[in-house]
Amino acid sequence: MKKFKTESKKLLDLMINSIYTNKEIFLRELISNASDAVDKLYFKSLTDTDVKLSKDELAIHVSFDKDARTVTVSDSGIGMTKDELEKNLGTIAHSGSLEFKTENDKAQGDDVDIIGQFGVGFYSAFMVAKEVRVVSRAFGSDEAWAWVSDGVEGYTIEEAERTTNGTDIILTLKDDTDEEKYDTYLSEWGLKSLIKKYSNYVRYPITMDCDKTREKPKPEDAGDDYKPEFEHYTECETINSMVPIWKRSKSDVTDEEYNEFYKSNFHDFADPARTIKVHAEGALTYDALLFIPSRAPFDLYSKDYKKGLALYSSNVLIMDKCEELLPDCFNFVRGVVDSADLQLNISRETLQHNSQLRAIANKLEKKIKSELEKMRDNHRDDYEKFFEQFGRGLKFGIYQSYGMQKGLLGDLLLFYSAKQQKMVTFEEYTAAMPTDQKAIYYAAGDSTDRLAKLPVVNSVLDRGYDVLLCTQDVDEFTFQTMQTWGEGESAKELKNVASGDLGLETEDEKKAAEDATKENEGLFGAMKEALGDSVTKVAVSTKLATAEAAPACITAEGPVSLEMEKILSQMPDMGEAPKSDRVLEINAAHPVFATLKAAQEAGDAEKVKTYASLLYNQALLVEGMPLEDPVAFANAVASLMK
Ligand SMILES: Nc1ncnc2c1ncn2[C@@H]1O[C@H](COP(=O)(O)OP(=O)(O)OP(=O)(O)O)[C@@H](O)[C@H]1O
Repeated sequence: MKKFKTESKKLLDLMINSIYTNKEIFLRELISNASDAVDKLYFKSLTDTDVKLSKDELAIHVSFDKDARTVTVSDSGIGMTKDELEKNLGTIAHSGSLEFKTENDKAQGDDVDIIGQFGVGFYSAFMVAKEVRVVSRAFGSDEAWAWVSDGVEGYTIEEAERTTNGTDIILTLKDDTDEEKYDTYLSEWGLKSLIKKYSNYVRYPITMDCDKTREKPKPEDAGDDYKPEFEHYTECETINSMVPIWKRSKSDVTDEEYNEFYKSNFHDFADPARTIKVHAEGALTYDALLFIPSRAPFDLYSKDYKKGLALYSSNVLIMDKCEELLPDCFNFVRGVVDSADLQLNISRETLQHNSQLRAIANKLEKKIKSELEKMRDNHRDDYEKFFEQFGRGLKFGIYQSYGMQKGLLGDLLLFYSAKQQKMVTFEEYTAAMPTDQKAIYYAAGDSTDRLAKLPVVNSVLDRGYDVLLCTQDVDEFTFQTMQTWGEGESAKELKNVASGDLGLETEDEKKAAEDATKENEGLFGAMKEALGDSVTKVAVSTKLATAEAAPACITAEGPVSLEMEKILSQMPDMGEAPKSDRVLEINAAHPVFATLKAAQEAGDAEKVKTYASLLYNQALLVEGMPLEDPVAFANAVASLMK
């Protein structure tokens, strides 16, 4: 027996136990080797006229024997001589494929796509096998050799039988343990699903003898009571689909094919809303096929959701979900990226250079954005449907990036316009603004119906200015992060109509309100005292200034708005949620104000106290805010009715 060199032994141990995190990839590695071997023979046929070969002869066959506990991967490729078996499999980290690639680099062209490069993949077989037997016959040779090893001490090479050129890799699987069941590799289903998962787009057919059932022919003398009989038979089936759909030119693929690919690969039952195909050449050549789903997966907004695109290199799956390829804000996009140029690390589970991924990710981000813009501008109904499903994530993207994504995402947002009664973009809102309007106004709350009735909203609408009615919890946070919309001089501040100073009133109006507040200092002081810490002050409103408007409203001064306070207080891990600084604004033109004044003048402190509380609670109700003491409020109303 030839022994592995000591370094090799250590390396082998490392290989089997540390490099790969996932045992099942052994099949991917063996199939990739088989594909390389077939590729090399095909290449020979292109360059050597003596080699007569038809493409149909090039195939990879996978089989298993449950009783003998073996899995076999056979190929009709170039095979290995005795020397090559020794050199390629006896030396860990010697890659015959890399040598081949280097030697034939220029001549290879598009027809050959060698996968191997590190010279270690083969040994992953020892993660699942207690013995590996490689029977190989080199092309053009009339002898076959077998290399056999248990993956611990060393290997033997002996003469063997094989009628044609090619290689059989025969794995005798390890015995099952409590943690590890190798039995899954001894089933048609188990092997088929691994082939489909990792090697579906290997360019040569991967065949398996599959178990089938069929109805036996009906005997001619069968009577009326004949019951159909069935029999088992095996049929050699091609398991992989070979040509990756993303490598086919867009004009050759129908929408149905794209949709089917999407649904079967990304487990959705609905067609995607959009399909994006990218082919890039240059410093990094790659293909990408992306899908914008038509509905959000149920777990999109949960912690368990994992974003990412499938990453292929030379048609072999490297990673199911490569996170780096997608920004968080476009986490809903599904799809694949394939590039032969990626520098993989040895386990093929990650890449050596993230800059390559970043370059692709940047390009894809732009592509996704421009596709969404196209949809927004040309197919508004589709876009609104899309936005209903995924808009929340876009808004969250701005908030989460501390506003850095404002440029990327801001113009993709839609909000309900109170004036136009439909969803509008910031662009559309500002385009429809009267020339004297200085800010973009919004109101945040539970429903657009409710918001549309708010006194503060109506006071802004009455001035001829539109108000965006925002009903998602993330809206207000997004607005606060954005602060403004637009560039340079034309940038407009985003203002919550329920915040203190909207800057809408004229200097005269402001002054009149201030004077009225001062004049009624005594009354407002008493009201403030009655309300305690619930409000920071009571003052005359500039927003509510007609007898028809509401008698009072609550606004918030400072960074925390009423709606934010409500949302924050509902968050589970929030602890003591920050509070807004509430101001009770009184409509000085409303008859209730006259009543209050009269009570104050008459020295009826009890009435002032009750009315202050009634006005405050009433304003809370209108805002959709919870009452601090609903029972006391109900009692106060009831006592007025007595
Ligand atoms: N089925 C096969 N037919 C012919 N040669 C093979 C076959 N399997 C392996 N070899 C040879 O053995 C070498 C070592 O294989 P191994 O899988 O360890 O590395 P690799 O494929 O070159 O690189 P990687 O680690 O990137 O997969 C290959 O480079 C190839 O020359």
